[in-house]
Amino acid sequence: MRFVDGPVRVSVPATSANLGPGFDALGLALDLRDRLEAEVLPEGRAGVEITVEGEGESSVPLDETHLVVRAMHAAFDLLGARPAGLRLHCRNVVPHARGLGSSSAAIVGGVVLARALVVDGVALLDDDAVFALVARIEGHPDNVAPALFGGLTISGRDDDFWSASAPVDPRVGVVVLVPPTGLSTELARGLLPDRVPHGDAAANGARTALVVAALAGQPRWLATATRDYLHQDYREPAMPHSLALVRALRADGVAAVVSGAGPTVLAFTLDGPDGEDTRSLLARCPEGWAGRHLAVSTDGAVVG
Ligand SMILES: Nc1ncnc2c1ncn2[C@@H]1O[C@H](COP(=O)(O)OP(=O)(O)OP(=O)(O)O)[C@@H](O)[C@H]1O
Ligand SMILES: N[C@@H](CCO)C(=O)O
Repeated sequence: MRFVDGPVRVSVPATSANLGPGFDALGLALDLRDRLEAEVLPEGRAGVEITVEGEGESSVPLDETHLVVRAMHAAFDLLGARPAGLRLHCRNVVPHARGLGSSSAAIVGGVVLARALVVDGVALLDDDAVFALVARIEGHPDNVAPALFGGLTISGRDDDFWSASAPVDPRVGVVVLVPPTGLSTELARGLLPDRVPHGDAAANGARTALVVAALAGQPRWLATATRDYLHQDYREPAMPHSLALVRALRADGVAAVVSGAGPTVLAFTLDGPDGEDTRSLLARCPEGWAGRHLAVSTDGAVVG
């Protein structure tokens, strides 16, 4: 195995998981990208040299425990060898611990970077192998799948993780309303019950299928489709303001959900960044929160 000379660059999209009822299954890539650059250090220079600008610059570790580096090392181990020395530069815009897939972007970015640093890396580690690795590192597949493949993905796990892509009507975009403080996915998952009523599971099953049909070209169903019975209400104690906002928007007929494990609120919109619906959703952004329109990203992780 040989490493390429010089730096390689990868960009990876933010993602929103669940989309209401599709807990741990549905994921959508959004047009907001972390940009990573890495190179193998020349012989004689060992260890990792990490610089971070933007999100996480004052909080993420700058050693081998950095999530991107951990993912790179996992990929190098599969590919055959770790380089002695690595330089990594991260320009991060995906907010951390807000439900917009920052950890998946870091993991997918790291694995795809490592593969790009190896001569013939794609032949040694194809996209299916990358997906298996990133899903294993993240522990659930719903964010890593769209971060890797782009667009809308439906993912799950039997013995192995699997993921299928589904079409998205080009009119569909989202408004995200991002609170100033985060919530770790681990904490939000700890609030979920071991068992749920059969009726709730059945209601969610129908709506998960309806989300896929609505996003594919029947957006009039989005508000009905995005109602969730399996996770959002259970998580209310950790994000009461987000749940209150989701309920208020839904009462007005808006297809609003908690994005991922929260606390960001996501609402679907069809009229683009400057449309009236988008403007009225942005006007509902609470003080101190950050609101923005994002297009769906048809691309996942991109090298170059
Ligand atoms: N680019 C990054 N570089 C290094 N560490 C990161 C990066 N992005 C995320 N992390 C780590 O992952 C944590 C956030 O992961 P977490 O799973 O809690 O939330 P999320 O991925 O932003 O949201 P969600 O999974 O709900 O979409 C951060 O606090 C940080 O420790
Ligand atoms: N499906 C996951 C997404 C966040 O990583 C959850 O809701 O916990």
